[in-house]
Amino acid sequence: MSDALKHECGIALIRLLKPLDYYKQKYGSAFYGVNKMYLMMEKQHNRGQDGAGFASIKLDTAPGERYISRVRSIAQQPIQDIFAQINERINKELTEHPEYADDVDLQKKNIPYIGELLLGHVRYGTFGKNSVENVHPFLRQNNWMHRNLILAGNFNMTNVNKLFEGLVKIGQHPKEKADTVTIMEKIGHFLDDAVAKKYKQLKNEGYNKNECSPLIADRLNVAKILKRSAKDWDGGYAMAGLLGHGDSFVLRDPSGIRPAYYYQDDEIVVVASERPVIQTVFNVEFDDVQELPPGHAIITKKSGETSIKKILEPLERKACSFERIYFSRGSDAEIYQERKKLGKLLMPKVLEAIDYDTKNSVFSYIPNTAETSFFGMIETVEDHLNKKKTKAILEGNGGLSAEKVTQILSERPRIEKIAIKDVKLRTFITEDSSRDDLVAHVYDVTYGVIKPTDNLVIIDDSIVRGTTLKKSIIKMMDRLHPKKIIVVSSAPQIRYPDCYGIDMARLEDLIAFRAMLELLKENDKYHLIEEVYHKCVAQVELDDKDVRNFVKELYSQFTAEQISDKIAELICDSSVKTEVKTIFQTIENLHLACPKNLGDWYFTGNYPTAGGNRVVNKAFINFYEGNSARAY
Ligand SMILES: O=P(O)(O)OC[C@H]1O[C@H](OP(=O)(O)OP(=O)(O)O)[C@H](O)[C@@H]1O
Repeated sequence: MSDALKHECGIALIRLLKPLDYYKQKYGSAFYGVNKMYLMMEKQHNRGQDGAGFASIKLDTAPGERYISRVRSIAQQPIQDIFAQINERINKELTEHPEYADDVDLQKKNIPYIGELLLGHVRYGTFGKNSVENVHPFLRQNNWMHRNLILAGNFNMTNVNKLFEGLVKIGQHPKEKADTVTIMEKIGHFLDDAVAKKYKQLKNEGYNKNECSPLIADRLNVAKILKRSAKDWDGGYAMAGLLGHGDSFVLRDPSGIRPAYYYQDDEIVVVASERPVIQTVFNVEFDDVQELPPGHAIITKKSGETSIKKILEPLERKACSFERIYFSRGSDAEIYQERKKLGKLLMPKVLEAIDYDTKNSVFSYIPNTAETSFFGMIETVEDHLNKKKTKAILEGNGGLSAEKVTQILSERPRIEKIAIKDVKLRTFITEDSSRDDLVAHVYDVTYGVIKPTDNLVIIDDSIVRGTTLKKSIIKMMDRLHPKKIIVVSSAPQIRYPDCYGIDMARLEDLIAFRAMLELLKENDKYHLIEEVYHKCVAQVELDDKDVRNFVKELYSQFTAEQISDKIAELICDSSVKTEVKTIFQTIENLHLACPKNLGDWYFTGNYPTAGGNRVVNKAFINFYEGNSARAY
C-alpha cells in the first residue's frame, strides 16, 4: 500500500474497577480516570506528536443515554488540544448545572467523557495524510451495545493487503483499505458472529430478548474472538480495544515486537506502551508493573474480572531493540542502564580513534535521546583515565611530589554541551514533508570551547537517513574547526527497512544502504544489484515463508568498517573541511546491552515474521525500479 498509515504510537488504557463515586470520595473527583489518562498520554508524547485521541465508555447506562464519547485532534499540540476540549465541555456542563457538582450520578448521566473505561492514543503518522480521520481510536458503531468496537493500536501489519482481500472474500465491503479499518473489521466480524451465536444460544435456553443483553455481556468470550481475528496477522502490534458494554482488551504480537505493560490493583487495571508511564502516573514500583507476554492479551470483562490469556502461540522473542535505543523514554530503569551500556561498549573503538589522546578530545552528544549513552561513554573515559593515573603514580615508585601527583590526578574527561536542541520535538517522528527543514533549524552549537588541536567526539543514538548529521550537525561542528570529528552511533548501522512500526520503510532512504551502493560502484560490483533484483523478482509469487532476504548478499561484500567510512563521506557535503569518522555499535554489543530486546532486523536483515522477508524483497524491487512506494 503506497498510501498506508503507520502507527508507531503509544496506547493507554484505564479501567476503573470501582463505582465513580468511590474516586470522588477518595481522590476528590469522579473525573479521576480522565485526569489520569491525560497524564498517561502526556508521558508518552515521545511516541507521537502528530495526533492524539481519547475515547471512553460509561457502564450500565439506560437505553437512550449516550455511553460512548470520543475526541481526536491533529492540532499543533494534540494532547493538550483534546484535553482542552474535554475540560471545556466538562466545565460548561458544571457551570450551567451547579446541581451536578456533588452528584456523581448526574455527572455520569449528563456529562460526556466521564466513564469507567478509557482509551488514549498518541499518534506518529509518518506518511500518508495526517487527517483527523486517521487518528485513533477508531469506532465501529452498532445499535447493539455489544457490537460496538473501539480500537487503538501501536502496530504495523506486513500483510494488510491479504487481510483486506480476506474480508472481501467473505463478502464484506470495507469502507477503506487502511490497515486500522481492516483490523477493526476483522475483529468486528468475529465479534458480530459471537454476539449472534450467544443470542441464539440464550434464546434456545428460554430467555427473552431483553434478558439476553446482560447475559451476552457475561458470556462473550473475548479471547476466542481475538484468536479467530488474529490468526493471520503478520506484524508487530499492541492492539487495544473496548466493547460497547464494557469489556476491554490489549493484545500483543507473538514475537513481542511492540511493547505493552500493565498494572492492576483493586481500583484500576491500566495498560500502556511504556512501564515508567504507569509508575509515574499511579505512583507504583518497577516490580508492580508487568510486561504483557508476547502472544497474550490482557482482558478485563465488564464485571472487572481480569485475566491474561494466550491468544497466539508465542514465537521466539524479538522485542524491538530500537524501542530501547531511541523510541521509548529513557526514564525506564532498564532502558536507562541499557543506553548507558551502549555508550560504554563503544568506547574502546572511540579511544582507539582518538589515539587515547583524551587531553585533546572533547566529548559531547546530540540531544536529546543520546544523552544517556553519553553518560555511559564518559564513565568509560573516566575508568580509562583512572588506569592511566594509577599507572603514572605507580611508576613514580613513591617518589612523586604532591604537586606532581595533583597534576596527574587533575586530568578529567573534557565534556561539553556542543549541540543544543532549540525545540522539544522529536524530528525523527515528524512528518516526512517537513522534516528536512526542521532538522536544519532545530539545532544550534556552542562556540568557543573547541581548540583546533581537539578531537570532537559526538554521540547520537541512531543514524538512519543521515539527514540530521548532513543537514545540520556536521556543518555546525565544522564551523568550530576541530582537528577531527568522530560521530559515534549507539545503534548499529540501519541497513534494512522496518515493517513493524518504526518508520524506516524505503531502502534508498537509509544512509547505510546508500553507502553500500557507493561501495559497489567503486569496486566494480554494481552488477550485483541486477542479480539481486532478479532473485527478488523470482520470489514475488512465493509463499511468505519461502522468501529469502537477498539484500544481505550485497552488504556481505563489505566489512562494517568499510560501510562506516563511506557513511562518514556521505554525511559531509563539499563545504565540510574537517576530517569526519563514524563509529557504529556492533550487533554483538547491542545484544550485550539490550539482552531482552533482541529484535534487530533493521540491523541484520533477520526478520522475525515471514512477512518481513517479503517486505525487504519488495523494498529492493521498488528501489531498483525507481518506484518510490513503500513496501507494505
Ligand atoms: O539520521 P536521521 O534520519 O536524521 O535520524 C536520526 C536522528 O533522529 C532522532 O532524533 P530526534 O530529533 O527524533 O529525537 P531526540 O531529540 O529524542 O534525539 C535521533 O536521535 C537521531 O538524531
